[in-house]
Formats: sequence, structure tokens, C-alpha cells
Amino acid sequence: MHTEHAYALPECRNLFYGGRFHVPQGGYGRTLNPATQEDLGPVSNANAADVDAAVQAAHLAFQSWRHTKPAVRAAALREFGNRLRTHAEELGFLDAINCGNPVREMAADVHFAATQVDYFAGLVHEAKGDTLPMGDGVLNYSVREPYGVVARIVAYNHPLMFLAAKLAAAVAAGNTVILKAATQAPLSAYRLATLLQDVFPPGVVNVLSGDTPCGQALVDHPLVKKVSLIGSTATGKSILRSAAEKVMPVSLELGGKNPLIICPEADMDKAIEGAVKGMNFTWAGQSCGSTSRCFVHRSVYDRVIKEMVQKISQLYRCGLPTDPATTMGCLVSKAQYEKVMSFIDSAHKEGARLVCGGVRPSDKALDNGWFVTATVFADVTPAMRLFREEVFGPVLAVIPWDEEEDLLRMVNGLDFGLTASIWTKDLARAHRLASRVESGYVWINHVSAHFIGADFGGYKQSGLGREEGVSELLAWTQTKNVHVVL
Ligand SMILES: NC(=O)c1ccc[n+]([C@@H]2O[C@H](COP(=O)([O-])OP(=O)(O)OC[C@H]3O[C@@H](n4cnc5c(N)ncnc54)[C@H](O)[C@@H]3O)[C@@H](O)[C@H]2O)c1
Ligand SMILES: O=S(=O)(O)c1ccc(CO)cc1
Repeated sequence: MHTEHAYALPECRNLFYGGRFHVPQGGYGRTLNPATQEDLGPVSNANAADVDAAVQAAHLAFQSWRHTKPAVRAAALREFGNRLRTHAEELGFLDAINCGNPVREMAADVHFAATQVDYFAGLVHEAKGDTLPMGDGVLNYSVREPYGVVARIVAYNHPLMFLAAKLAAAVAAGNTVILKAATQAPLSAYRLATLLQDVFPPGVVNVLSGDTPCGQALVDHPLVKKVSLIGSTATGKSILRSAAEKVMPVSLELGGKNPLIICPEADMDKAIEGAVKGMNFTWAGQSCGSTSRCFVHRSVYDRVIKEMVQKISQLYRCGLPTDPATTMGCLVSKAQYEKVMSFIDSAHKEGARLVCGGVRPSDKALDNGWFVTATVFADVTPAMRLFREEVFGPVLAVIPWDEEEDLLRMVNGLDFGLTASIWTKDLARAHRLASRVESGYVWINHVSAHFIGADFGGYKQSGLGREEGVSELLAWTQTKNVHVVL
């Protein structure tokens, strides 16, 4: 059956490197709309031979890109940012139909990516060095140089934004980059490749799609000098092990099981709103920064749960991701759906109390999709799987607390440490908790938002390195010190 879409799906699904599209040696798979199971057509599966060809093209391009004036790189990035803005609705649609997140948010993602691209375009001259005082007749200076060919491997929850935004710092610093699209949702990547084809010189930005073998071949390739991953902690560990063989630097943005803490003196309306927003139910909870463990002081516990459930029912209703009115999308795949359902099942079995959701929506129009309603379990304890493991789905665990020391033991008792959100009117408590939570990104009386220029990244097994600020640019450079006797 042929379905009419708001925008044409990309015609070319081949691999983009060296400035043009290539038929994959690894063959093709298929990609689906997770909300309907509509077959959206073929997708390239890059294998090691494809990866090698792309890396050779990027390596060739690096020989000249590394010497281009920073202002020239900045101009290309700005042009790229403008293209993104011009095509935001279309790219947002391709993400929505392919990954299941609502179209309105996916279009906003494209604008956010463009803003990040502009930010790094403005920073090109910051990849600068230092001089060291040495006395007469001696000069000692350091310069920052690009690594060469680098790879960025991304997750599926923001397919376009992660590709488009995350190429900017690497390219601004003079590297050539190979983007590896999200396995489950590569459609927007093919369109992206067409849009950037005449913006950057051939081989500067290359776009591959494929599964684990594609990512693995990138990590293992001798000419790939740095890899960054946005993905799960398990994949991050695997990449680290492979990188050790090459003594290659990596940057890792990984999973989270993030705490949101409601203190008794907090502005309760705002805290409840924050607890609901922090779950990113719009994305069916598929957000690494989701505050999926909500610690509520026992004195306000019942009220918070009651009002949270009311808010959720007002704000989030599963709908088709391509409908601009939809406030909550679906999970990306059958595998992700089954994983989420297994968490709901184990929470029931382990004695957590279901207060809302936990089922498929009743709307018949959604019967074919991987939808799960916004779910809240109360009375979750540290012994439960729902407390300890990342779901990456719309399942919020609520936990009561009494004393700060116990609270911090629970909050910090996991190997994750990405984000944390603290709700209080007590300034001393706010800073005390912020200083003691083991997380890389902390909001006080706020949640979810990212701020361009503010370093984002995880403590512990939630990641290595920081992105979204100047340090992301510098992380794509290596320092060379030069000592000159004049
Ligand atoms: N910290 C962050 O900024 C951030 C943002 C979004 C998602 N995430 C995390 O991503 C996960 C969900 O995304 P996912 O299921 O796509 O993650 P995933 O780790 O399964 O896959 C991520 C990417 O890595 C590739 N990959 C898989 N195995 C590989 C290997 N051995 N070598 C190289 N590449 C490999 C995949 O093909 C995909 O492109 C969650 O854990 C989530 O928390 C983190
Ligand atoms: O939704 S998240 O995966 O937490 C996420 C990560 C990074 C950014 C901006 O770079 C936005 C959202």
C-alpha cells in the first residue's frame, strides 16, 4: 500500500562519502515507522569495506581541510546552519516518521542543532595555543592541531540533531568527520547528506548508516583518530575496550538513571511540574537526561504523587508522531517496547505500586505502534530493578525520603551520574545537595533544559568528556608544544 506523506522520503539511501553517494558493499536493510509498522524502504548497511572507503575519502580531505582558514570553516558551518533552518520541518518530519518522537519537537530539534552549529562556527578561533615565558633567545609555544579523521556515532532519540549538531565542533577544529547515523532511524541522515553536499568540500563530512559492524569498523580503523559515542553504557564500554588497542581517545555520552529531588520546602506546584517535565514523556521517556528516579520528601509524598498523576493525564496522550498535535510519541522499536514492558512487569513483581499508565493506549489508531502510556510507580525501593537500571522509556520511579544522608546514599548509590534536579527554596540546602550529588549536570528548581555553552556530560559510567561548550571544541584538538632556541 502506498501512503501519502507530508514530505517526500529521501530517494537516495546510499552511503555518502567523498562528496557523493555510493552503493553500499554491505547491502541494504529496511526501516519502519515504529508507530504504524509502515515499511519506509531500504537503508544502507555499511560494512568494513564501506567504512574503509569512507575513511580513505575523509583522510584525503583532511590533508587540505586542516590548513583551511578558520574563517572559511566558520562560513561553511554557518551556511550549513542556515540549510538546517530552511529544512527544519522536513527533517523533523523524517525523524518523527522514523523514530516515533513527535514532529513538533523533532522540528525544534533541527533549530536547536542549527544554533549549536552557529555557536561552534563562532568559536573557530578559540582553538588557539599558548606561549610560555622562557627568557631571552628562547621561544616556547603550544598549538592545537586537529586529530585527523574522527567518527561520531549516535543514538536514535534525536537522530538529526545528534548528527548535525555534533559534527560542528570536530569540523570547526579542522578534523574531517564520519557520521554514523542511528541504526533505527537513519532517514533524516540521507537527507542531511544531500543538504550538506555542496556546503563542505568533498570528504570533510561523510554520512554512513548501518548497525554495530559499521560502528565497530569505524572504531577499529587505523586512520580514525578519535571516536565519540552518544549511546548506551554497554556500547561505551565496548568502544573503550577497542580504543585501548589503538590508544585512541574517546568521548562518551552515555546512559543515566537520573534523580529529581523534591524537598519539603520546595514550591510544590513548580516541583511537581518539573518532575513531570523531567521525564520527557513527549519522547516516551527516551532521553538520557530524563529524571526517572523522583525522590519525594515523605511529608509531601501523597500530594506530589496525586498531583503528578493529574498533570500527566492533562499533558500527555499518545498519538501518531507525525500529527503536530501529538504530545507523546512511541518507542523506537519492538525491542525497546519489550524492554520497557519487562521493566513494568518486574516493578509489579517486586512490589512497586502502579499509580498510572503501564499499559498500551486504548486508541485503536495506535494499535500497530510501540506505544506505552506514561507510567508512574510509587514506593520504589533501592532493591528494585526499576530503581537501578535505565529503562529509556516512559516509566517514572517515585521513592520517599526522610533524612538528607539517606537520600544522598540512595541518589549516589548507582554507577550512573548524568543529570540531577533539585527542588527547594532553601539556598543552603540547594548548594549542599548540588555539591554532594554525583552527577555532571545539575539543575536547581529547573529540569531538562540544555544551555549552549554549558558543559554537558556524565560522572561515573554516564560518560567521559563534556559537550555543548568550548571544551567540546578543544576536545577535538591535540596540543603540540614547540621549544625554539632562536
Ligand atoms: N548522554 C547522552 O547525551 C545520551 C543521549 C542520548 C542517548 N543516550 C543513551 O543512548 C542509549 C539509547 O540509544 P541506543 O539504543 O541507540 O544506544 P546504543 O548504544 O545501542 O547505540 C548507539 C550507537 O552505537 C552504535 N553501536 C552499537 N554497538 C557498537 C559498537 N560495538 N561499536 C561502535 N558502535 C556501536 C549503534 O549502531 C548506534 O549508532 C541510552 O542508554 C541513552 O541513555 C545518551
Ligand atoms: O534528550 S537527551 O538525550 O538527554 C539530549 C542530549 C543532548 C542534547 C543537546 O545536545 C539534547 C538532549
